[in-house]
Amino acid sequence: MMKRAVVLMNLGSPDSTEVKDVKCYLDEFLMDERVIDKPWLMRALLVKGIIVPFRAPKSAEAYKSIWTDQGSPLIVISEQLGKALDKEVEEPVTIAMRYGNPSPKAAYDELVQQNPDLEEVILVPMYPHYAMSSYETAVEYAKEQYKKGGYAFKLTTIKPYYDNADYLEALAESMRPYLDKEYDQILFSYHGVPERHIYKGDITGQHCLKVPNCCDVPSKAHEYCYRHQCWQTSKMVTEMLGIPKEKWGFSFQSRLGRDPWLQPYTAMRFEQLPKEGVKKLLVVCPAFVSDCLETLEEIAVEGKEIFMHNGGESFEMIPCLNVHPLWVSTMAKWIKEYATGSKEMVLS
Ligand SMILES: C=CC1=C(C)c2cc3[nH]c(cc4nc(cc5[nH]c(cc1n2)c(C)c5CCC(=O)O)C(CCC(=O)O)=C4C)c(C)c3C=C
Ligand SMILES: [Fe+2]
Ligand SMILES: [Fe+2]
Repeated sequence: MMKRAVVLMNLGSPDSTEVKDVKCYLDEFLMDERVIDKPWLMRALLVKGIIVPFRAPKSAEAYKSIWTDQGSPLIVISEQLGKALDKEVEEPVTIAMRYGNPSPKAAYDELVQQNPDLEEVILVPMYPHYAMSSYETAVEYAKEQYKKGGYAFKLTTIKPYYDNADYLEALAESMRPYLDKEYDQILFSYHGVPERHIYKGDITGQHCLKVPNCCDVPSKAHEYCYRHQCWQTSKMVTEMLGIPKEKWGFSFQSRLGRDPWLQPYTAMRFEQLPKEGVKKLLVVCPAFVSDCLETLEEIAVEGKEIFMHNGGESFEMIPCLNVHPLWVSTMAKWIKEYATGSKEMVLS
């Protein structure tokens, strides 16, 4: 049998909540040309001269409010997921981050040290949807470090799984207990991206955000369209759960800067919903599979405050898949299927 290992690939967190570590993390994150896609000089002036100095102290405070004794929730949950999966599959499992630590190189070196005859690493991105600033940057960075390291093993990547039946069933199962309680609406809030990223990713050059109802009109562009993929996840999971159209909404969070991002903006919906009669709100954030700053602080704390302040009566955030047993067994199933010859989940 082939000697394989698994790397769970996430975006990463600062090393600590100290402003200097947050600055270093934000600098690495925002100097990534797949995140801020401006010419280098303009990006450097914007990031190093304006965004990082102003944002770092605020972000550090936000991180302090969610930090655990073991560290950042995103890293801690990724580690827990790695350990849980490790128990379910024969292959050793470890984690790697796009920004900060542990790097893909550290993950590869650890795996090769454990098994110098390693033949293949299966990279599992912790992002179900294809976005230049999440899935693509994480995968391309892992590939770059793989090539630089001259490793003897083969690197294989799991493709975006936003419409995969097993993933959707795990997401639906994680949501079910929350749907038993009374609620007026469930809002699907996805991490936003600039509209420019959607135009750039449109391989047809004439579909995304150009054709009316673009995300529902079949197109080759959808293979790389983040908005279409988020829309599909919401549509498919609400169908599975029997949630009628009028009981769910769709929005995008975490906008940074003044450029137009995908709309509607989540923060704006939190202000408007109570005025539209939605007083009891559930929120789910499927762009992330592990809870992080953007869910635990931006949605569960800041978002709740906005909603309640504007007349809301109850607000509950459904946790991300994290270490849900069905999510762990779903990932284990994908690994086992691949190891026994199925190519369905694999990209390259
Ligand atoms: C132009 C800015 C950004 C784009 C585009 C962007 C896309 C994007 N991000 C995620 C997932 C995460 N982002 C996280 C934090 C975060 N994101 C940005 C900016 C952009 N993200 C910043 C500046 C930060 C840092 C925190 C802050 O100051 O707000 C995180 C959380 C990490 C953590 O440590 O908990 C995640 C996860 C996706 C999925 C995405 C595009 C689809
Ligand atoms: Fe982000
Ligand atoms: Fe679209």
